[in-house]
Amino acid sequence: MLDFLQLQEFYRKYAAEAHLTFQTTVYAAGVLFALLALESFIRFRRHLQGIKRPLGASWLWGHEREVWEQSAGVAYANWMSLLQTDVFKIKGALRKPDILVVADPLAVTYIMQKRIYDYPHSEVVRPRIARLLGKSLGWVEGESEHKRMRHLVAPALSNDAIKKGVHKVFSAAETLEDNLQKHINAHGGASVISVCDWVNQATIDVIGKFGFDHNFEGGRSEDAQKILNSWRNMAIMGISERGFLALMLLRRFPILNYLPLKALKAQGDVRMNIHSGVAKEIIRRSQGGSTDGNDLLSRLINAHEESKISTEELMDHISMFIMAGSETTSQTLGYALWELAKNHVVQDKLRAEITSMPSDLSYEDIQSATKLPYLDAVTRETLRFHPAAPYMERVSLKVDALPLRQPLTTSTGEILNEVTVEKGQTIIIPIHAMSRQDSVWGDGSTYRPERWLEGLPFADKLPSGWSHLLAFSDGPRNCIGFRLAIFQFKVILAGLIRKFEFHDTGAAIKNKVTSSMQPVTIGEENISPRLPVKVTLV
Ligand code: HEM
Repeated sequence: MLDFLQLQEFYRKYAAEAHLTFQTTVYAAGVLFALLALESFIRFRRHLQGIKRPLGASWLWGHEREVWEQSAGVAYANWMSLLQTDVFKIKGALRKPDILVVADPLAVTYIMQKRIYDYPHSEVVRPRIARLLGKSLGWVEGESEHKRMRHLVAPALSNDAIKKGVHKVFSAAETLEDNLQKHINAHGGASVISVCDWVNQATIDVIGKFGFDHNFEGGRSEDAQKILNSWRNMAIMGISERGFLALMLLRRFPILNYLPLKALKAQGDVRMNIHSGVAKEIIRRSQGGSTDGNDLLSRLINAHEESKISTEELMDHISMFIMAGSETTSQTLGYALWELAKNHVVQDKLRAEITSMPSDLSYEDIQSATKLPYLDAVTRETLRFHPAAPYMERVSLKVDALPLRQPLTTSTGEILNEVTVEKGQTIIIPIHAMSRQDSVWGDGSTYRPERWLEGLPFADKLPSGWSHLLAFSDGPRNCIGFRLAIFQFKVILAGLIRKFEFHDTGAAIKNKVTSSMQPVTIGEENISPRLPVKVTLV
């Protein structure tokens, strides 16, 4: 009953914008719902037979409400340990067929490295990427089209390209340090800040300068603030009850992607703000200028001038790189500072290592695990403990058999060495839960950078992504910006730790998931996502 009332309330507020009466909509939805439930029953009734499923699914929301209500990754982690398996199924919301959860490292490596083009983003994820970031590299599907786009931009994010742009990263980091220092001085030497809201000024500045020769003025220009605010609004909408309802309805009825719902509009605002402001400005400035370089902007402008990409595509590439390049890195940095504020021993050890080195380090020094081993360990541990994408959702295009590292015991006692997936099967890869698994990492639910200095004797139990993590995904569709991400993470973190001390405020957080992780402070759920940390000068 409560579920129905929630739906009715949701309709009144949002679907009414589509000018349909409630009765007509309920009738149409009822018929559609019955047809879909029947279709799922016929098509999927024999799928995933014998694969274990946790108890306690709600009739309406399946297991998906529990996933959404818990902190990121927690529900999957609990089920993995309860069912004693890395592969299980959960009930989808609104009578959607069961979703397969795959945490077996061999199966994940097989999907990501060998068969990624047979497992595109799901029908709820892909339109969201298009709305939020644009129809660019993270959105495109199909091997040849994806490879074409990837080849277009890959040289601009290579080691050589980053080496050429190191000064842009250092300059963004220094601007952040100066602004923070002024802020602390103006607040009597100590201030509680929302760290993500500070570091995102630096990361948007980096991608502006590095990718597009655009000055976001330390992330404080009007256009930077507009973009960051629209992202924040989208995140607030995404983690709200309405965001959950919209997500479940969209997953079940993808056609709703084309209705003027407020939750969808908030996602489109980020991209539109970039298109109408900074993207136009970048394109205007680059016209007639020299574009013979190998940087991101030159490569995109040249492709546009050679009619290889349309103006709309060019704008979408700009919006994709500005957001994909800045938001994920700022979140990772924010969580690193959050962890360091709670772990003073780790923070002091990191500061000791950084201050023992000259401040004008080269690209190689910073990227090297031998020159700054503890900085490297903190980087890896943060990406393990707080992956910006807590899970991946994909759909199989074909019948397939996923090989398993760990044979699977079905509910009838049968032992399987592979799992058959049917065409249309939705698959969740629970990155966050996998990277904290105590059964693999021993103390996986503890933030402990030292583990990376001890080596990973159990690497064969892990997937094959960067550093045996899936934080940057894996295979042909892994994160194309991972080198830049790691470099700017280290530069910004090292600069901040050299000058500032970060202290715990006692706040507790819950990580909600929208397009990425959103830290909600417990007791302050109505305030926008933030990581409150007290900062003083060293
Ligand atoms: C710590 C920072 C970052 C993290 C954790 C991260 C994580 C990821 C992940 C998990 C994916 C795969 C998404 C999926 O398949 O659904 C991805 C893809 C992507 N990332 Fe990143 N990313 C980061 C930084 C960056 C940066 C700095 C850039 C650009 C400058 C970037 C650009 C992209 C693009 C364009 C894709 C799509 C690649 C493709 O589909 O071929 N990311 N990232």
